[in-house]
Amino acid sequence: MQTLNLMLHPELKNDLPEKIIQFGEGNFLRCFIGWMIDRLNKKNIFNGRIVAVQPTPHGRVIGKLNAQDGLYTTVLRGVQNGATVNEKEIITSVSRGINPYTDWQKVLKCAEDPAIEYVFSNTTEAGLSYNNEDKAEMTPPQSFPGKLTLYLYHRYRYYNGAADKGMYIIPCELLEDNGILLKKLIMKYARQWNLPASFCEWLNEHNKFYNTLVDRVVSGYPKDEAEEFNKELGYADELLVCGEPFHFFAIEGDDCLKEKLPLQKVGLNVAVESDITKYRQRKVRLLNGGHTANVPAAFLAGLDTVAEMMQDKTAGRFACHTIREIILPSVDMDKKMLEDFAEAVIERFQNPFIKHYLLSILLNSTSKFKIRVLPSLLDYHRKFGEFPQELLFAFAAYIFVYKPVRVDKNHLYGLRDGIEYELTDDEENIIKLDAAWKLYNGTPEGAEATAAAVIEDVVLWDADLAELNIVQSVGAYLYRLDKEGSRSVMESLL
Ligand SMILES: NC(=O)c1ccc[n+]([C@@H]2O[C@H](COP(=O)([O-])OP(=O)(O)OC[C@H]3O[C@@H](n4cnc5c(N)ncnc54)[C@H](O)[C@@H]3O)[C@@H](O)[C@H]2O)c1
Ligand SMILES: O=P(O)(O)OC[C@@H](O)[C@@H](O)[C@H](O)[C@H](O)CO
Repeated sequence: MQTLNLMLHPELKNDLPEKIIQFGEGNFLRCFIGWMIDRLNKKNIFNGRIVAVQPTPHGRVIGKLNAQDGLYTTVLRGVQNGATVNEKEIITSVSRGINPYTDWQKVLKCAEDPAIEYVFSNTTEAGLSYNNEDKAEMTPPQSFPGKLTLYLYHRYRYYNGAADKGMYIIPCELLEDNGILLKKLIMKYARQWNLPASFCEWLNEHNKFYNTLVDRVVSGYPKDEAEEFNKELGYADELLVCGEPFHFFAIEGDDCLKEKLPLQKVGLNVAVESDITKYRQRKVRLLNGGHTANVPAAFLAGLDTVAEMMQDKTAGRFACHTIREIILPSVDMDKKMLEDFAEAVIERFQNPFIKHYLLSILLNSTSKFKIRVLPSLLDYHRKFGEFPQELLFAFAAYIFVYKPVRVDKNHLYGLRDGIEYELTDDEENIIKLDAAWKLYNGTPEGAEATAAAVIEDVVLWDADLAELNIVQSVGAYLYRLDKEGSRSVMESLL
């Protein structure tokens, strides 16, 4: 089978100028930003391409991307407004990839290109952070903000701080106020590295940092179906990426960006508004919270993907009930907007074509529970004067998946039906969960001690949860999870 590249498909060649530098080359960016820019180009609107930079030394995408001349296939499958969508497309919006660890000068050369005005990124939440060991002399610094600081500093020097050479910087990491955060990190590097004050002024006055919220379920390379895809497409594509048709991109911005990057003009579901808080809140609480509140219990019940969870008589009903009846009413926002979004989320979770593995959603569950579920538990109590049993159970199910048979640094190994599974989380969190489980001796009192050790840890939750008096209830669910199993407890709550 031949590999996808321009030799195989010479008609796909284009010479559009590079206009975007993108830090990240992962599945999500390829199926979201790459796909959107491709949409614009195909309508003759933006007419520019993306240079993708690998964010860490361990990348495996850039080599493949260049071997495929920047081409890759997106497969969008699902049910939208009652109709089945199955869209396969070759994306031609990426010109090339750069490994900055071997070709840092090529990255800096992009900073000299006046046509490259946009920065996009998605380096996971972990990537949008400060690294004390980064130095201005490194080629390149380890962190993404460190790399971007040197990139912008090079542009600033090359153009002598020209006002019209600032950049539009649009990070897509799923963190609140990601644009503001990225700017702060760059400013911190500039100070730490003693870069001139005039550079900071140029950054402030002539560069725009945008806060964003991205939404599309992207399941990545379809390893179980690769053979079938190759046959159907007539080529092998190691970068093929599967996702759902639904997409939503909220950018906290102004009309200037709408005009420069007219994503809405080609029918993309994009909102450029002065405040995107409501979009973020509804997504984090209902969709991401809908995952994090339900996935541990479904996983413990023996299920493996979100679609399986939704199809399951007990877990599916429990997930819908938790989203509609517990999470939704806890959020203070326009009810109709929330209801429409909740129904859309349920339909998206039911997508039979997407294999979204519960284990991949379980990655870093501690911080996800804190940000995505805990606010619903607290707000529900504030509004209705009681804690919802479903979320107390979800708290217990999160603790229960961390019941270790062994741990190894940031990995914890649990046992389900006699088979080991692996969870990844911050090493400090793993140490705490491991220590908490050492208190469990198979009794209700032991389960309560385990629950107390987790719930009353102020550092884990950035809050003192001891005063809520939920330890007894969560401990009781923990005990029942051990003795009865997840399915039985879910059924009793329905
Ligand atoms: N897949 C989805 O459905 C989806 C949807 C919306 C948002 N996201 C977010 O996108 C992120 C990436 O998801 P993906 O599916 O593209 O995964 P992926 O594994 O395909 O890509 C991960 C990317 O992040 C980079 N990265 C990983 N750790 C890093 C670190 N410590 N510092 C810098 N860069 C780092 C990798 O090099 C790679 O470019 C996730 O954090 C997720 O929250 C994913
Ligand atoms: O990607 P994560 O690991 O941050 O969270 C898991 C899912 O909740 C997430 O991937 C959603 O499917 C996605 O955020 C939808 O836009």
